[in-house]
Amino acid sequence: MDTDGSAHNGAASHGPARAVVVHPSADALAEATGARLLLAILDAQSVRHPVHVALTGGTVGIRLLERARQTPLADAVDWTGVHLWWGDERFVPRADPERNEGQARAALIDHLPIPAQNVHPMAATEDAATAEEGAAAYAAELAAFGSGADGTAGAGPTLVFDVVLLGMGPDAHVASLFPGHPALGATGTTAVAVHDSPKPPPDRISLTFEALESARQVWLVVAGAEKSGAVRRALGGATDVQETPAAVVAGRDVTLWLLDTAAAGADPGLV
Ligand SMILES: O=C1O[C@H](COP(=O)(O)O)[C@@H](O)[C@H](O)[C@H]1O
Repeated sequence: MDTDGSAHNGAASHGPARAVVVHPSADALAEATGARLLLAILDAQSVRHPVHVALTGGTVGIRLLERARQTPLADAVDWTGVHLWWGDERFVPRADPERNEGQARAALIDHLPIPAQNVHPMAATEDAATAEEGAAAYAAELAAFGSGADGTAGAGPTLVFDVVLLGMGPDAHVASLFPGHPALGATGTTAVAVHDSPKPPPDRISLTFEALESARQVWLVVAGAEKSGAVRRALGGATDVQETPAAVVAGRDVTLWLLDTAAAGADPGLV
């Protein structure tokens, strides 16, 4: 694994389509994105099986799952054909309320008719001695569901997510890829251990940019005025991954920025 930060320095590579959608409030953002997620899964199920989605933690990331649960569209999805993954996780005991997994289970997953083997949490401290061991196990699990260059299932390291959901911090971090952190430069792997995270808890596991960008669609779901500066930088053409990680993450087909008005700030191009 290379951690020299070279993978995303230089020009930002956006997917073929980048769109920004601004919602009037954080609640409206969560409600619309919950419905959007279910529709995206339904659309994908009409052409592919199975469908792979990476979830995010964070305030709006969990709220949108609660909203998804409340829409009748949730009953239209064939959950036996959906696999749920995570973009990042806190490396803490499984029962720790900070775990993205536990929050997502309570908000949505525990209420779905989804087979247990379709849910792919990252390691908790009960499962792995170190975050490195947990990251390696997650990379192996992703590879088992991936396709090789010839498209043969299970033949290679790349799992193509249908949708990756990402929150963003006020510092422009996505997943657990923080500005200036060595994990930003991780290449040749799909999951990386993160230590000394500037946001507690310090030990985490994150998908790498390589894994995130294997997605057909990447959605950045962002609410709150405290994030408007990072949004402005990311959408204003920032290219330095070390300063603005969110600026460089992109889906293969679509990159969607889903904002509330507070996160969009006063940018006349957005509101
Ligand atoms: O640390 C994290 O933070 C971000 C954003 O969280 P928020 O509460 O500010 O919305 C989240 O996307 C990420 O999954 C999480 O681990």
